[in-house]
Amino acid sequence: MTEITRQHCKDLDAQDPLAAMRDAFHLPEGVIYLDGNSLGAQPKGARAAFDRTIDVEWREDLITSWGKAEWFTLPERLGDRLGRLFGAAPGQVVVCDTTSLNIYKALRAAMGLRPERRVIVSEKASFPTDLYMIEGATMGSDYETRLVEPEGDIADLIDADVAAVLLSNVDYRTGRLLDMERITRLAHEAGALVIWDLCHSAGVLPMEMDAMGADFAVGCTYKYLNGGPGSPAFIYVAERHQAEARQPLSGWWGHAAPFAFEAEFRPVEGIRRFLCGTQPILSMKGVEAALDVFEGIDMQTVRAKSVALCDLFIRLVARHPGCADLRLITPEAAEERGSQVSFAFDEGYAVVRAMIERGVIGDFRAPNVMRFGLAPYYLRYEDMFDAVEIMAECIAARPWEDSRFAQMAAVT
Ligand SMILES: Cc1ncc(COP(=O)(O)O)c(C=O)c1O
Ligand SMILES: Nc1ccccc1C(=O)C[C@H](N)C(=O)O
Repeated sequence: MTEITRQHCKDLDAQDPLAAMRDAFHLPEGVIYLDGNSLGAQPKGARAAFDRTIDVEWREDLITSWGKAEWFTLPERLGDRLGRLFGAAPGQVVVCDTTSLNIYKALRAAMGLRPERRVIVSEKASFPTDLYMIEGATMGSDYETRLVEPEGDIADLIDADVAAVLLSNVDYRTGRLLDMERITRLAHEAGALVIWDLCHSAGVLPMEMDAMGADFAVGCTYKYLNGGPGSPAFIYVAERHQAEARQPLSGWWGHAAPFAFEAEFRPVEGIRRFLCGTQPILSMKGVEAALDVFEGIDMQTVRAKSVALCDLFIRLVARHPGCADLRLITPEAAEERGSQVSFAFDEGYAVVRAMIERGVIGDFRAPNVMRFGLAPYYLRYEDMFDAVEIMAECIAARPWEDSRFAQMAAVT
């Protein structure tokens, strides 16, 4: 195997068309941040956006800002900008609530569009909140949930009884990427609707939701979109479903005339019917600042760098004798993975903790997964080289024998 040198990595950085994007982020000195799939780095524009909202819009303009600063329309204005990143034409996305809540809304809307069907299909390995929300959305009813096993084919579970299929296109543990077009087509052939959870792909993977004929999608904005801790999520509802689709969290922000204060709920036309109540404007401003960074950025260029970073990381680990005990669980083929690289290693938790102490921040997912989310906007090829060197040094130090790492933290 040919040697990959640090200089080779630096040469790649020198030719990187996205190199300037790194300047749009605060990156702490001495840190290599490989956890962009849990909480993205802070865009430099975030502080100015928050300051403006606090110092002017809130402090000076008070309630008038709902109109003057257009707070009221922020969910759909941000939604339209976000939609561009995954191939959704304007009028189909709102930024609001949490992914979990939006899953609930989408599920119930899909169930309502297929009232004669009683089956929800998902994956056993789904991020648990997706499964928990299916439980909640079907609570007290006669719905059946069919879960595909990790090695199974979702196609085998989809038939004429299925109302909705809820899937993450990128698996949060392994990074495996599903064939969204194929699954959407199969579901549609069976008359079912699909809800895509884009938490691990929005902002990093080029997608064509409209062209694919997608029905619903949800996702968060705090990972690869860099909106900040707990920044609001989003929901996409294809325009063709909007008139018929009803969601059960029928709060006044989804009403046709919220300031008429009518006693009965009448959903507004369009995507705003997927709103519930007043949105967290300060948090939304973090999303706005984050979307500014993506202005003029081509998602294909983002994907090309994401693939190259992941390839390099995988190759560096594979050739390093100090990493020989790690088992790659992310697909090696670029077209089968998102923007992360994961390894199974029984002592992975202690290694991840030791790496964090050395400034290389990844995370750990039970039972034994060391996970590295590679955000192409602020990571360099050089960082891949240094991270793998530090990882090998950490493994060599046998941190699992260190009592400091014996207890698992509340958030891993
Ligand atoms: C695939 C997936 N879905 C949903 C969530 C949870 O979303 P929220 O906490 O915003 O409800 C996450 C991560 O937090 C996730 O990775
Ligand atoms: N929202 C969080 C809050 C605290 C810690 C992690 C998260 C994550 O988002 C985890 C992520 N969903 C994951 O794929 O593991």
